[in-house]
Order: sequence, then structure tokens, then C-alpha cells
Amino acid sequence: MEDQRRRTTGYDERDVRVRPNRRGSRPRTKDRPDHADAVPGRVLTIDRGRLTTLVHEGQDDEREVVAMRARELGRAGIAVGDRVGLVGDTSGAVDTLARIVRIEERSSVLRRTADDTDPVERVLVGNADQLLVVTAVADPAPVQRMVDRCLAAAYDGGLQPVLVLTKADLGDPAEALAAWAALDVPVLVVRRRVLDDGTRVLDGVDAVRERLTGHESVLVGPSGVGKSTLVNALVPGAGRATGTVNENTGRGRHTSSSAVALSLRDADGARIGWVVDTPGVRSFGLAHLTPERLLRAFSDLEPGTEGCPRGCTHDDAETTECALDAFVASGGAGDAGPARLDSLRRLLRSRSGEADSH
Ligand SMILES: Nc1nc2c(ncn2[C@@H]2O[C@H](COP(=O)(O)OP(=O)(O)OP(=O)(O)O)[C@@H](O)[C@H]2O)c(=O)[nH]1
Ligand SMILES: [Zn+2]
Repeated sequence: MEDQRRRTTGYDERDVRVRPNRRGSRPRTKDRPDHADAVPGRVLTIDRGRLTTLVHEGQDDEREVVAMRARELGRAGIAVGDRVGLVGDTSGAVDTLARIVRIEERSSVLRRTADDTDPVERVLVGNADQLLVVTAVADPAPVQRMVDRCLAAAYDGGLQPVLVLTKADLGDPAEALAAWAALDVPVLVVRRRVLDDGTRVLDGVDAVRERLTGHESVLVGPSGVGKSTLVNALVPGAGRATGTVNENTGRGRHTSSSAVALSLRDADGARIGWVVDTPGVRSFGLAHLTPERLLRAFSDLEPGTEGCPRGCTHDDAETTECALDAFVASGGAGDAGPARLDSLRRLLRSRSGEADSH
């Protein structure tokens, strides 16, 4: 556990730049024969060019190995969650440094751009299959657009989105959740309860743990929603700092400034999943998002786009000849069709400055 607390500072986005390309920005897998003996590892965290990886995962000699990228990787980005191949000193001994010579093809890519006009994609996390979008009932109140953007990024990257509503002791969860009802996203509710003796407990954590079991999940959410509190409850010893945002700079503490992969363990200490905690996301640029990729997550609506004009953005009934309106009106997507189309359009529009609800 001590190890998970180390090297969590200075998330260096230069490490994860990926040139946009038509084939979906997947880094090529370079399988050089001279590195046939490369040791497979998982990237746990990245700190200014130093990557902490886990090798021999699940075996008796499982260990953390600090590595740097080999020059031969070129510009290929490495992200937390990536599976990599390591050569050199992989003993994990103090002051040793291995080299990452290979990045395996990712099964999923959670992407973002710095802002909505930035064409350079950054891979935030590789290989995760769930995205938990954490938002509070109150203090701070949910920002619909922010949640929409996270959901859009999940659908775009092929991750199952899950909404986690925290601080349910402060208000009615149903009210806060109404905006996303049509999306059919699983919802988990967490609330603090204070026992008679003053002890604070977090109700709902068991259901979250169950959801995470057997998965590689990413947690995103704005600062102050209780994400660190939740992570600490899930991963005892994670040491994610809580409730101490610097009032002067508005910046979080060092411990929250880097994405880090943490092991989820059962009562016996066996690993049952992975949780990637991300720094409080202030901007989740979606310049890379295409309507096509998002529509794949709306299989009920997708057939309705056949009649759309070429290059239809599907996001506006007023100014385009989008065929989705007629499709939905004729019952093509069932009773839920109209609400689903509204939700899809809201996600599509969350890319730009429109549709701000707060
Ligand atoms: N009422 C209530 N307060 C909570 C709950 N969970 C966390 N808090 C409080 O909310 C504040 C923010 O919690 P954090 O866990 O630090 O929030 P965070 O989302 O990790 O924020 P950063 O660390 O800034 O990213 C702290 O004062 C917590 O004690 C909850 O379920 N109910
Ligand atoms: Zn259309």
C-alpha cells in the first residue's frame, strides 16, 4: 500500500500526446524481434517522464519498476493503464531504471484534449472498461454540462459510463439524476452518515466496490465532490488527500495532481480490480469527438441516421436535414426515442460552448 502513495506528483501531459490520425490514434505496436524478451508491465502512474509500472502482476515476485520511455518509441504516447514491454533493469531495486520499448494495443482509450479547439489528443487512461463519473447532490451542485462531457468521453472511448452521486445526505438524489434518466446509465449513490459516537461512515461504498470488481475503472469528477473520500474508502491506504484545496491558488494538493492506478482488494487482500483515480478534471476537451463514435453508443438511434445528409452533425433539428427527427417521430426508436434523441443531442452539443445549464 505504501507503494501506491509514491510518485504521484506532476502528471506530465507531454508524455501522453498523440497525433490525431484517421485510424483512431492507436499507437502502433512495435514488436521488434530484439525485444522479444521484454517484460510485460502495467503503467500505474507517470511523473515527469518517470513511469511507475507493475511487472509480474499477480505472481509471487510482483513488483513496481520505475522506467523511462525508450527513444525508439518516438512520439507514441504512454498513459496510465497502458500495457507496456520493459527491458533493462526490471529488478525494481532502488535507483534502477528500466526502459519501455513497447506499448501494447489498447482495448479502450479515454481521450481528452486540452480544450475544445485543440487538435492534439491526449490519452488520459488506456485499457479501462468503466468510467465512473462522480458528481455531488450538492456542495458543489451538479454541473450538467460537465457530466455530459464525461459521459460523451466514455461513450466515445468505448467505456461503460456509471454515474456516482455523492453527498446524498445533502439532498434528493432523484432530482439531481433526472437529467440523465434517458441515458440508462447505471447509478450508484453514496452518502455520509455520522454515527452516535461521531464516527463518519460512507454508505453505498459496498455497492461501488461490487461494481468495480472484475473491472478496470476510471474515476473522474470535479474537485470537491468527495471523490478522494470515496477512493480512500475503496482503497484503504491510498492516502488520497481530502478537503484541503488551497483557497489561494484554487489548485489541489500534490497528491491529486496525477492519475494513478490503485489496486482494489477483497478482505483477504487479493486484487479484485483496478481503480484509476484522476486529478480533479477542470477541462475535458472534446475536440476529438466525432458524432459517429458517439452514435455507436446509441444503437437504437443509429439506424435513423441513414437518411441524413453527408456530414450531418445530428445535433440540431433546426438547421440541418437530420433524419433522426423523422425516425424518432415515426417510432423507430420506440417510446423512449424522443428522450434518447434529446440526450444524444445534449451530449453532442456539450462539445461546444452551447447547452450550458449552470
Ligand atoms: N456531507 C457530505 N460531505 C462529504 C461526503 N463525502 C465527502 N464529503 C466532504 O466533501 C469535501 C470534499 O471531499 P474530497 O473527498 O476532498 O473531494 P474530492 O472530490 O476528492 O476533491 P479534490 O480532492 O479537491 O479532488 C470534504 O470536506 C469531505 O469531508 C458525503 O458523502 N457527504
Ligand atoms: Zn443527422
